[in-house]
Amino acid sequence: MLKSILLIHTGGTISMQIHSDSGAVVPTENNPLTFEGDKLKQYANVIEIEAFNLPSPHITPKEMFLLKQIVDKYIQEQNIDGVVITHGTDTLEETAYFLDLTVDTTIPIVLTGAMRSSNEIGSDGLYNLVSAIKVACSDDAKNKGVLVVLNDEIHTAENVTKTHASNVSTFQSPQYGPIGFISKSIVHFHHSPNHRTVFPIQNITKRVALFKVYAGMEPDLLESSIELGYDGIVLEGLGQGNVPPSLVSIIEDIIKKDIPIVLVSRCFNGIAQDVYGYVGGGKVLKKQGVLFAQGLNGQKARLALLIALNHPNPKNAIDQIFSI
Ligand SMILES: NC(=O)C[C@H](N)C(=O)O
Repeated sequence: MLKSILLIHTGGTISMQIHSDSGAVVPTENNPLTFEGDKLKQYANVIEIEAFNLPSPHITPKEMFLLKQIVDKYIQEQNIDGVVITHGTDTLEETAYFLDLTVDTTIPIVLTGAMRSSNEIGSDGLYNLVSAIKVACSDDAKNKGVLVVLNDEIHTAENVTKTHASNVSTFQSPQYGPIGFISKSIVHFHHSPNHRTVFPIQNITKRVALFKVYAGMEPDLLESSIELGYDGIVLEGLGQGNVPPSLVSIIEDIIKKDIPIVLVSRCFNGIAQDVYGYVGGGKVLKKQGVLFAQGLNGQKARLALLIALNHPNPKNAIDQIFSI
């Protein structure tokens, strides 16, 4: 029997077309994906809705939270077996991780997108959408958290990131790799993600700033983020998790104000850790109370801190998420 899949469109290149005169890739009045129903019905009973039609640089945590609410509502009220979300690729990993941290379900939730719009030669949108539906229908995709499917690969929301500005194989999971693949006839998982924790939140009111640390960085940007009222800060630090000496005293001041600072590495691979004992080194930062994220990239650590701060018990949530 065919499974019931909730298909939610949110916009992005997968829902766009290239304009014949200007050559610009733009959203269209009617989402081209909504005309593909006939091609999808051989794979699943698809319940299709358009949550919004936004290029993904326009997506904010508010839209992510709205999506969470839509998914929660359908899971509670309808007998669905899986969810597929089409999304622009620029912030796809962020929405995927937001849902991974906030939606409490064992049914598959799969995000997909495209690098080429719907009327371009070699368009990958419909192909990726069919792959995502196949994965959402797979029993093996249950209880694996939110997944990202593009270019025949299955990635976890936690590890996947966009690595190339234009190539169709842009989505990769640095140091971990995909957890499965899709071929003509099968959906195959060769790894399983570790246990995940879900954090129920009721709204998003806090603000978290993200800074990439660089050689010679001065403390003024961090100072102003506190004056501007940010509730938390994520630093993409150097190497294994270090910052220039110029930032040490502002970091101390911020932590004294009870504003959490999370440190990740700005390196593409590896994990920020408390290794170095020199001024600005991770060992010293950890003693000062800086939190370390377990291999998350900056944009995901920012979402994790945002969700923790919006949790009814932020201290507890922070302890659980940033526990190394
Ligand atoms: N390939 C894409 O979807 C990129 C587009 N700028 C978006 O994220 O909406």
